[in-house]
Amino acid sequence: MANPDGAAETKRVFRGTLIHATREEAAKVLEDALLGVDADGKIAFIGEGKELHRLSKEFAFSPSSVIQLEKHEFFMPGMVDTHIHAPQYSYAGTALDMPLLDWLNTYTFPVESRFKDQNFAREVYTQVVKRTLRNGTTTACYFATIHTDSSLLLGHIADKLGQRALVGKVCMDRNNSVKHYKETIQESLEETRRFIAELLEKKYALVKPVVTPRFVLSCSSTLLGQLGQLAKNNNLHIQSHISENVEEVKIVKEMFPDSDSYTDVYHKHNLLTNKTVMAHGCYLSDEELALFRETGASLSHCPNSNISLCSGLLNVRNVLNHKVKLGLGTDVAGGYSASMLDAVRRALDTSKILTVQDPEHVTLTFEEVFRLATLGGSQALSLDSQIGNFEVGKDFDALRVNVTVPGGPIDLIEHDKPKIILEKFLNLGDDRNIVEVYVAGRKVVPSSEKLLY
Ligand SMILES: O=c1[nH]c(=O)c2nc[nH]c2[nH]1
Ligand SMILES: [Zn+2]
Repeated sequence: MANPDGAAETKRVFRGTLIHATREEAAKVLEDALLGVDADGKIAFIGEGKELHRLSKEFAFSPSSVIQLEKHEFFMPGMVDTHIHAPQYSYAGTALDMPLLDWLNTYTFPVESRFKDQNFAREVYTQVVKRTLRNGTTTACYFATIHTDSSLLLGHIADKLGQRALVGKVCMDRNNSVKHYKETIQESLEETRRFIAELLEKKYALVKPVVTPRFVLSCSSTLLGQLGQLAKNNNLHIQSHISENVEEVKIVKEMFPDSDSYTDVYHKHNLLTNKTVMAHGCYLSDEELALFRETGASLSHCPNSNISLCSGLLNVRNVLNHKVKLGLGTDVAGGYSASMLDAVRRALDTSKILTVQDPEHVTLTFEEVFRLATLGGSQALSLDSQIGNFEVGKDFDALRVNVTVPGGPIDLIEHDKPKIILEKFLNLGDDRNIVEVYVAGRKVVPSSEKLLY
């Protein structure tokens, strides 16, 4: 099936409803659409059902090979989790009874220190990648731990199971609560360089490293500066946390009295770039948001974690008004759910709470939050030239959703329109409704992949 213009051959063609976000429309519906995926996993064409004859000639496929979606099915872009801690999946759903700094010392650091053990890491990392894929996370931006080899293992597992991922070996040279869970500056830099070099050497198509200073309180100024330089010299992604909790913000101010703000601390260490994603940002001022906008850095909104650890409420409307890139994050395990559908619901809840507090606040719509979970996330990770919505030339990262799956959580009463079906899925659906998941054209759910080490 060679293509007339020499492009990759058409591998799969689907016909049915597509729902995706564009710059102009938060949830655009295309009914009776045709979507072709080429052998490289890219979207080769998007057309209308009535163009079947012409498209089948132009893209050299047989009309009888077209895969027809069922009546209550649709394709949506895969969801992008812009902030998740893979090792913390081991205690997800527990330990939510303390504010951030106590929570880190009491639960998080002791658990993360166990990931020196690669057998433990393999077990947990396999679970978290499988679970998130099954729940529709086609791209994840992961924090691992300070352990280089276990962090490399997370990259290997994501690659094997077919998830697109940014993986960060955590850097921290300050921590007084758990004895062995910190590095010297030299170890942190050497191991980060080794992690980046070894991960890149694997030449995984979809898995890349991300420079990961944990947050200002866990890193010396020297380490922050060197990591900023390292990211700059190698044009790498950067991730960290910012302005999540009042106590944290206060301590940062005391540590850096000469900096204008928390954001300024990262900026002065070269850590705010257009490939930076910062989690939380609940307490950022308008001036700080302006600095995000100027540098092209983005925010990951993690509403479950913000509520579960009583950290704060991010005003997403204000962030969007400042034209700062923003995606959603589960922030497992400060957030108790690994599902991006939960992040969608908690983002809507948070926005509604802000409206209760201030009736002038313009509540986010479900369509806007759908955009944040897909296109917004891809923009936040600077991957929007490759993923985020259905555009010719982008990778086919997609969820086949069936809202009437037998035994599923949704009842349809009448002939609901696609927008209503999307709204029901976002508010009521779960992994039973996500009948297939594709990443770069590869069907990863259901998967026959067996993990061999
Ligand atoms: O929600 C959070 N989870 C973490 O693991 C963390 N580390 C620093 N700051 C953090 N916030
Ligand atoms: Zn986090």
